[in-house]
Amino acid sequence: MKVLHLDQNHPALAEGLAQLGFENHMDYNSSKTAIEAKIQDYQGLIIRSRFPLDATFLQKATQLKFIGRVGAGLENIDLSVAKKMGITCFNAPEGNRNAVGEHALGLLLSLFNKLHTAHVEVQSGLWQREANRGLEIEGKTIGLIGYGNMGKAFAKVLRGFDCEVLFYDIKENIADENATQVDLQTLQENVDVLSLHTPLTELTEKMVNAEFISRFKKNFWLINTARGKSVVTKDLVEALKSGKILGAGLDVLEFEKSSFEDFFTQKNLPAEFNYLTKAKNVILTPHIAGWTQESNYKLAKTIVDKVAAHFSNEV
Ligand SMILES: O=C(O)[C@H](O)COP(=O)(O)O
Repeated sequence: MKVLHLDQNHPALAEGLAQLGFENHMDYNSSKTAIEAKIQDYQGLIIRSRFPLDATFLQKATQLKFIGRVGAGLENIDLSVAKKMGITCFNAPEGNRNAVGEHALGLLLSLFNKLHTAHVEVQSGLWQREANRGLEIEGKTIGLIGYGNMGKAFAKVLRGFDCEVLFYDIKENIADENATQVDLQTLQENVDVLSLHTPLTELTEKMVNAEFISRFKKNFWLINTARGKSVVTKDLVEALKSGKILGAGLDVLEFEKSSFEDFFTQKNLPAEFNYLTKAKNVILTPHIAGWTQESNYKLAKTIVDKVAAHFSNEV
């Protein structure tokens, strides 16, 4: 079987597929249209998030048997069309969940301890101690929305901080030693910190909007390492201005445009973005929560293992 790789990944991915008997072909640069023109020749496709695999694209992939999405989010693949065409889709949240959990913790620690601003102040000769008095995680209530791979990984790294971790998930009865499942209202009425760990779906798109924010009893901190489109940025900015949201650590932005086609460029950004880049209680990172040296390998290995399990004896 011939596999086309659309994004560069850890070499263990191509090596692992080769060992399973697949023939690897790399094309990291051709346009979507150019890939569409040749996709009918391939039985396997490896993609991160370079462009969406929509119905038009998939309908041309007449021989495709599998898609390996080297990452967690599957919103760039039209899964219902893939299913109808008998294409199996593998993602690999097991490969970058730990990275995301640690990054979420990093954002929270930085926000609470003002690391991002204190560092810049000291670099510029300012030695401000009282202004940089921090907060501790101990004793706080952290609320996670979404308790899959990423939410669980964040709860795991929060062990040892003596904080309470609550989570809300549409799936019921999830038992886990690191956190307590609650309904959304209970979460909104109790947390000091809200961290998002949901995929982008109809339910989660624009989930954090003015109405949602108003239901929180306390002023709270927001961490988003999930999807930018789950937060309405102008409502977030209003809440930051009013103090309802005390600060935000954002690895993902609503303005990553399609996220998958033309990564955001400054000239296309709406005005709210300027507020986020200047506010001292906001930390922005460029969608790197899942990008560690280690996750690069683990993502590759996860995809190889899933492909191997699926095709054992078939290749
Ligand atoms: O879904 C994921 O795993 C992360 O958002 C990273 O996705 P990427 O392939 O765009 O880096």
